[in-house]
Amino acid sequence: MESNPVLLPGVPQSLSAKFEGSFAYLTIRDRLPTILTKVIDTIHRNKNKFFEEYGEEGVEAEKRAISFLSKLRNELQTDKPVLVLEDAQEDTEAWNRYLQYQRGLQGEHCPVSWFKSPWLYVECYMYRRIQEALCLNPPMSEFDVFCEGKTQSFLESTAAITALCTHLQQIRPTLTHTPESTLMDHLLTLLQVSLWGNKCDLSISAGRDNSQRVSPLDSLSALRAFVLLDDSRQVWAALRSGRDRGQRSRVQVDVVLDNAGFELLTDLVLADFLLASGLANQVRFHGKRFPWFVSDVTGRDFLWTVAQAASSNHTHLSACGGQWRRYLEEGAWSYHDHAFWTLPHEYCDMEWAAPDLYASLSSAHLLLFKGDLNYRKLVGDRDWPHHTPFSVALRGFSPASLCALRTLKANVQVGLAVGQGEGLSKDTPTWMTSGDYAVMQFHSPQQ
Ligand SMILES: O=P(O)(O)OC[C@H]1O[C@](O)(CO)[C@@H](O)[C@@H]1O
Ligand SMILES: [Mn+2]
Repeated sequence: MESNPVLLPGVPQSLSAKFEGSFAYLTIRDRLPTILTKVIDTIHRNKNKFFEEYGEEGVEAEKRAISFLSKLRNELQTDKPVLVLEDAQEDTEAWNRYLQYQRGLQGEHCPVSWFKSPWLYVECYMYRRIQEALCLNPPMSEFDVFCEGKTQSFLESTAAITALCTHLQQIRPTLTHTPESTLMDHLLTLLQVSLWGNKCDLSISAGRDNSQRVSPLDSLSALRAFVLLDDSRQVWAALRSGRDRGQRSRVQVDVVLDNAGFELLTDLVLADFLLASGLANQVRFHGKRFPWFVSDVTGRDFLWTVAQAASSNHTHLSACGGQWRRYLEEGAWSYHDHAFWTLPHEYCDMEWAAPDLYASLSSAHLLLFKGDLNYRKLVGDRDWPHHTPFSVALRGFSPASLCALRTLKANVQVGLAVGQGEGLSKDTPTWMTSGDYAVMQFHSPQQ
């Protein structure tokens, strides 16, 4: 007999591969094994590098990691129970406690297995197990299995990146004396660029090339119709009220980053604009502590991207890169990577699971959450009716005013008008998973 997970009243169940044919099911059946196969292949292709750096010990580590990951892929494909982590990292205990919690939810008759558990949990768990494979084989623990793809995604987007930096350099000198309405237009433009930058993740394409080749600025008007919710003027209002008070206090914007490559560039340009225009005087970026969801930004990606821009031959790109370096040196920009971002929690858990992070986010004037996974965590990756208010789906997560900038790549979406989601499902059945639609969804603690 299968027991049902415990549900809080009014909270819908988690998306899961147990719903055969669902996007979660297809992701776990098809996309995740493909990602694991690519990871195995990448490690194998780097065999010589491990040998050169660590001799026989490196080769042995490579073999053990490959065997670990092949076993992991088999566990996934045969729907085996999820195993406890056996490495000794700072988050190992938290992951194992979370597994206990899932066991409690599933009940003793239903194992916590790949196809029967919440999709959000098992998908995060796969990336943590990849990390375990490396941590258990020390010469490899710093190896980023997704580095090549992230680097390639940046390099293949060069034309789009230079177009964007040229735009910023052109408007930069005007920003201190430009009329309010023009400043707002610039902000709305760069928010849209950052939004659509999220189309370029490498998880949805299971690692296949997904870079931006044309100038993002030229496509914005054609993309307008695909923005289902546009709260960007509320972002403007929040920043303006901050700036008015900022004459006496600090206006801090936190960007919870998603993907490296083109998307990160769009975020850096937006953050640069916020400082150059005086709309903010501090930006804090939040990234991941270890490689995550194929293309997510780690500290190394962040610094590499800034350095890459600074050393470019292109005048405007190198000017931007130089400016970003100065922001980092002066502390106007900073990078943070709390362990919570690579745990499987819904963000409504943050206040008790990572009270220090919650308190730190509360000091921000505005939080920007980039991407699909952040959205899934914000609303708990649950089967909400589409007209559920965003504030309800956040379930108490409200450290500061926040805006989610997300292209839709998972079948969860809240905050739509009654009937809107159903209408879209009728006309365009893949609207929630194709990455063609997007939202800029705002919430303030006062709401
Ligand atoms: O980089 P993002 O925008 O968080 O997207 C991650 C992707 O990975 C997925 O988890 C699918 O594997 C989807 O949620 C999403 O398509
Ligand atoms: Mn991502």
